[in-house]
Amino acid sequence: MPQPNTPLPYLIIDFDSTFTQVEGLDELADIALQGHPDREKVVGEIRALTDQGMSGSLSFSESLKQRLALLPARREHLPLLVAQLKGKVSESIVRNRGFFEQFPGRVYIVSSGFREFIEPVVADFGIAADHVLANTFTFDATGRITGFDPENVLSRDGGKILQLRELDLEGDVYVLGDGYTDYQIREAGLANRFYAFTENVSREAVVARADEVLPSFDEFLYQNKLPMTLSYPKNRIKVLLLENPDVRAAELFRAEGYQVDSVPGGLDEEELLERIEGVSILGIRSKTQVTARVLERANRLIAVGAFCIGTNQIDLTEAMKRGVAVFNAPFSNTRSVVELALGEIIVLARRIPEKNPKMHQGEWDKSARGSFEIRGKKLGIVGYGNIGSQLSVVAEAVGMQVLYYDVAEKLQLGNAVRCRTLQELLQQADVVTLHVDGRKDNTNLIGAAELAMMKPGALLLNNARGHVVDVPALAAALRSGHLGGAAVDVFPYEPKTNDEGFESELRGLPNVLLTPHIGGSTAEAQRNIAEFVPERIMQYINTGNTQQSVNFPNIQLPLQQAHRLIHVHANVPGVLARINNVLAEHHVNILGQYLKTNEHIGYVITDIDKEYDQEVIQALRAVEHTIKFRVLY
Ligand SMILES: NC(=O)C1=CN([C@@H]2O[C@H](COP(=O)(O)OP(=O)(O)OC[C@H]3O[C@@H](n4cnc5c(N)ncnc54)[C@H](O)[C@@H]3O)[C@@H](O)[C@H]2O)C=CC1
Ligand SMILES: O=C(O)CCC(=O)C(=O)O
Repeated sequence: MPQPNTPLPYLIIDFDSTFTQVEGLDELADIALQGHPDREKVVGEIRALTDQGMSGSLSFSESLKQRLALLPARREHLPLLVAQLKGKVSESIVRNRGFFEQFPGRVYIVSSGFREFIEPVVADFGIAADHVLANTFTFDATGRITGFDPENVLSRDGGKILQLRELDLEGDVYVLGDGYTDYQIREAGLANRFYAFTENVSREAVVARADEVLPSFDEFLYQNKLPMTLSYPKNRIKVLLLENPDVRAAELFRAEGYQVDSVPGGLDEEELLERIEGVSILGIRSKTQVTARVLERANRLIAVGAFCIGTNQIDLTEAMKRGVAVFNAPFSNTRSVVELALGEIIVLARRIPEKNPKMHQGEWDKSARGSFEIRGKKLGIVGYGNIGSQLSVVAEAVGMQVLYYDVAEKLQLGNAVRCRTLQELLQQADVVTLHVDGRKDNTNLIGAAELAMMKPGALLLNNARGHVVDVPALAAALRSGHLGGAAVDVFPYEPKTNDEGFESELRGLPNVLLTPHIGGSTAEAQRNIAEFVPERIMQYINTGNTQQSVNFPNIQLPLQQAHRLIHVHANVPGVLARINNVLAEHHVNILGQYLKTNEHIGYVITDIDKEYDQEVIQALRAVEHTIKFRVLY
């Protein structure tokens, strides 16, 4: 690891809820009360006392005394507790184990907890017993914990202050902790700075008094320019989520340590321009337009997540040229659209859109006129991609004959018959369903001429994109009675939020089923998407893996013991050679390297074998044609 530029201050680190994610005594209570009839009640009382002691509302010694009195703990519980705590060390501390191993002499664990469980946990990080200052238990002859050693200064009120006085450290002293007793060290003038550590718990009274708030230990290392495992603290990564993706997405990003902001509904270009600065990850669905202007303003954008299939709302090329990777969920809502389409075919074939409102108005219109079974009818699928081909299988299962047309060569499933032209399909199908992608060329793919080619009484479904159908032409074909009905889920203009009204020429037409772009809006699909997209983005940020990115060259380099650099550059000759020259000039050995290019950019992941210093980083950033350069770890 590179050495810090300035002498390292002494770090006084609290143990419970700081070094570890939990309070040691709470965990001990859990273990000791296994099988106890009042377990939950007693554990709850102990937790409440811990909290009161930590926030300063109960004196520390009183809180400790009362907690130990409630605790039927024994010596033999301690090994179990230690094993449990070793698995609950704070994630950012674990991540930066190397820092502790490198500077054990500058770190003291000062805790009102107990040496018996602290010492073995921190020893794994190279922190010696004489740098652990903590209470000690007292036991009776049978091994039951009876209390604490009253001679230990840490058992008293203001114990940490007394302990720091005894330590009498020379030089700068920084305190990191989550409790009031940690802040008191700074208040007593025994530390230069107090950092409220909030990775596990955030107490208002403590945060209010802190010099700095640390959502992670990475943040401390970053602020103080100290060696760290990550190149950038995750808590500095800002996520902006629009259009209400499932809550799971925010949960996953937060669990990763990112800051998450959500805006219900979509934002128009001007609104997005105002919000995009400083955002590292933008999450959208189908409505938000990510334009070249937005991307130009997006000064920290690393990735865009489309929480849907379609990505036509994003300027993919501009994003690529600016080194912004775009990910979507290419099959998380496929089945939901297929089920909707199948339902729509049946519903239209039975003229339900007409009958249902009549019933609600008290009109009984029992008639078979214009209604038919779908068995044996011809379903024409335009766009035989993920949705189209899955619908093909399901439609055959209910007895339909499937025809399909796709501009690309596609595997023919079951008994589906390929049409060579769109015209061939339109002329034969009883039901035409559109599942093409939203590329610009597909604008008005179905216009007046195509509608005229369809069989009289045929049905049309559009669950793809609004611009694919010429809506006035469709409305005319329905009004004239040439088409027997239509189901439309997507529109050239869609309201930004549920508060905006919906306008369309299709409103009020006979046997027309209109739905508010809900093809993928099922609990299952939304949950799948909210897991799929964040996972891809976090993988990209953490490992550089771009598999399934829709605009970046797809690369996956296996993880190895190395430092990883990623470099996005304009695809011109010689950039890789220049990167490697810089590494060679700095005597950095390459352990693995993978470059892939597309027509605009080159993306290269390089694993190197040794510590990098700022000079190498600056030199790599300065390589001509660099678009983005990141050190991952
Ligand atoms: N209504 C909704 O809520 C949802 C709508 N969608 C939309 O459904 C559409 C299809 O999605 P997927 O099947 O996942 O996409 P996909 O990319 O797997 O399939 C699209 C297929 O359309 C073909 N295609 C493109 N233009 C064509 C043309 N002019 N003529 C014939 N074939 C053409 C492509 O070659 C491809 O095989 C997309 O537009 C997507 O945005 C997707 C999910 C939900
Ligand atoms: O659910 C959404 O917002 C959009 C669904 C969609 O159209 C898609 O996945 O492409």
